[in-house]
Amino acid sequence: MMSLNGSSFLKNSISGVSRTQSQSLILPARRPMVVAVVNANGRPEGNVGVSLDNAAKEINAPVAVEVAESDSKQQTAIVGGGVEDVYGEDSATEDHFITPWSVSVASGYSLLRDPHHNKGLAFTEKERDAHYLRGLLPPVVVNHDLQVKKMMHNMRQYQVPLQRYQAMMDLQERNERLFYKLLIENVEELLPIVYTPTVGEACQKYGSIFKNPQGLFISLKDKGKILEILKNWPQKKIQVIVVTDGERILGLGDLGCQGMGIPVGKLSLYTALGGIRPSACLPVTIDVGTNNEKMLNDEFYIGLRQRRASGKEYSELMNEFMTAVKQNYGEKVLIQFEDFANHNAFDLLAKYSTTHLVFNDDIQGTASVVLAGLISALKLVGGTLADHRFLFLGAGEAGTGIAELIALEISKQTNAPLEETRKKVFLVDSKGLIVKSRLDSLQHFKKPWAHDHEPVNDFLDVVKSIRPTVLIGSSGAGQTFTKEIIEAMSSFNKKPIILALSNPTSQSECTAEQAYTWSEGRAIFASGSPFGPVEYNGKVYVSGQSNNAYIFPGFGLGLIISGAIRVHDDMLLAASEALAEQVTQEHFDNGLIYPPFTNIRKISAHIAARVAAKAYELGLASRLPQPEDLVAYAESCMYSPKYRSYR
Ligand SMILES: O=C([O-])CC(=O)C(=O)O
Ligand SMILES: [Mg+2]
Repeated sequence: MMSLNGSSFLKNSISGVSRTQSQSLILPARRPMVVAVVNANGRPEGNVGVSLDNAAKEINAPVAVEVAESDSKQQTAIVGGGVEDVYGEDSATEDHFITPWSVSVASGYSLLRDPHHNKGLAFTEKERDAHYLRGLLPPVVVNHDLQVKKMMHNMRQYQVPLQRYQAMMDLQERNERLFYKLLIENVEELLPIVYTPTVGEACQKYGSIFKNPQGLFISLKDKGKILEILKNWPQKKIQVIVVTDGERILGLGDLGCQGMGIPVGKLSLYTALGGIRPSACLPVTIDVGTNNEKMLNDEFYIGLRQRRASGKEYSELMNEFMTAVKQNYGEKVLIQFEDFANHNAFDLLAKYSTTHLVFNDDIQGTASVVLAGLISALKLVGGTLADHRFLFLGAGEAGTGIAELIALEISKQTNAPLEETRKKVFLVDSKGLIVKSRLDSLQHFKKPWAHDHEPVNDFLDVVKSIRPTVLIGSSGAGQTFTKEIIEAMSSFNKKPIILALSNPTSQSECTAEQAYTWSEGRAIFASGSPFGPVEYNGKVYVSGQSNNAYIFPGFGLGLIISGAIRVHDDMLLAASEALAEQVTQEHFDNGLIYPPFTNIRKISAHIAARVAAKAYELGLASRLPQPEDLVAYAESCMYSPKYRSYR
């Protein structure tokens, strides 16, 4: 297929006759006309060097849309002028099979059933006339704001969070712009519904509540066909993919194919919190089986009913996926790994970080959000990061990821080598404190944390021996910060910093109430899943949510607006600093180390700007020249859920 590439595009098409393998021209060409080749969704294909409207203005011509054929069997090839022939249409010959993509203007009943364009009762009188909607809607015309008000009113009628989740998913499938307006304007209230913790329960019950697929399912059965599967997705211009294999869904363990709720939830935050267009987001679940007996025996389970593939079979499928993604969407699509088990997460990140734009949210996103919380907590407890001692319960993706970023930041601040700064950080796993004598039996990602110390098994003994100023829970196991642990922390710290990161709420190391009560109101507390305000001794304590949702939407936006081709650790540090800067004195006065989510789009724009600036500084940005005001630019790039007017 031809792409809309500036002047060559105009030359080829101004006479109304295109040189592509077109099916037909939709509008009769009386005067010169701009013809665009569009995909199945009516969006221009390829690298749009000149917008359709601008091209039309240039030659004072109307715009027509031409439907191109595509060949799903062809491999990407370079055709004349260096234009990528992504779908192999140009190189197709008569003996190739062609997928006849078609495009049509939605109207009438199908318009009401199209979530991207449906406005429900907000269709104007004029639109109802022009688009064959008369009689299909009751007479009243309401505005977007009233629709939001009504939806929130309805939502609040449901007492059970999972019912609210289902109502939100139904809305997303009915009216996308209303869904996002609702979410953006009520983010504090709705985040715990479309995201953690409710999304965890939704995944556990996904088989029963599943209605419409909201992402791509790629299973072992699809080996050799992944490129074709990507082409089945209706949207062609993808900028962010969140992919899971469902093996470690939050702290809930292996939920197999039902982990799909996580990429769907994360991507709805990419749009609501980070402003990435919904059509540019692709949720993917790789199904290699599950070792969860409950799922395997559940008659409503939606995935492959077999035990997990591993080794060569696993890595070959992942490799086919990673290759197909780059082939289909190019170099600059961001692939976010989410909720993979430790044994795959580190390897996948290491393997693909040199060839793809990849980001592991559980390792890197969590690290960045925690570092931001610590930077701002210093304003409350004093000292520099180097003055503190950090102890982790849990030495998996989150634990070691955060530990490494802390050590990196201290190293940057003090010029001390990383090997030295790591010594301020101790980790505990299921076998006790990670120490030198355990080195040989440790998984590779734990080895840097094996310090000179006698072995200690009991966690309380570790706490008493290390005497940390900062205690971080990242093991996925709930209720592990007991009264004795918090009391010990409070006995040698005036203001102990306690982060209970495991999700969802049931897996939290302790509740906000326990942290404040057991520390007699002295803890600086934040948690991965949200807790409401707590009253202790007549004072109200509001805790923060130390969740990667603060980071990944803005981080991804920063990568996209700069056209970054690789993720670099310095971008994570930049994101942490940007987030920490958003905490005001008023927040500190309330004991908060994170800003509220209410202003998250503004926060995301700041994070995006800093990440983009770092990408430019490191020479990893491909969008040139660099915009002068990156914050303003990030804001201007954000998706707005406002309704558009239809002619
Ligand atoms: O999803 C969340 O709330 C945070 C996260 O990445 C996880 O717990 O795996
Ligand atoms: Mg996660």
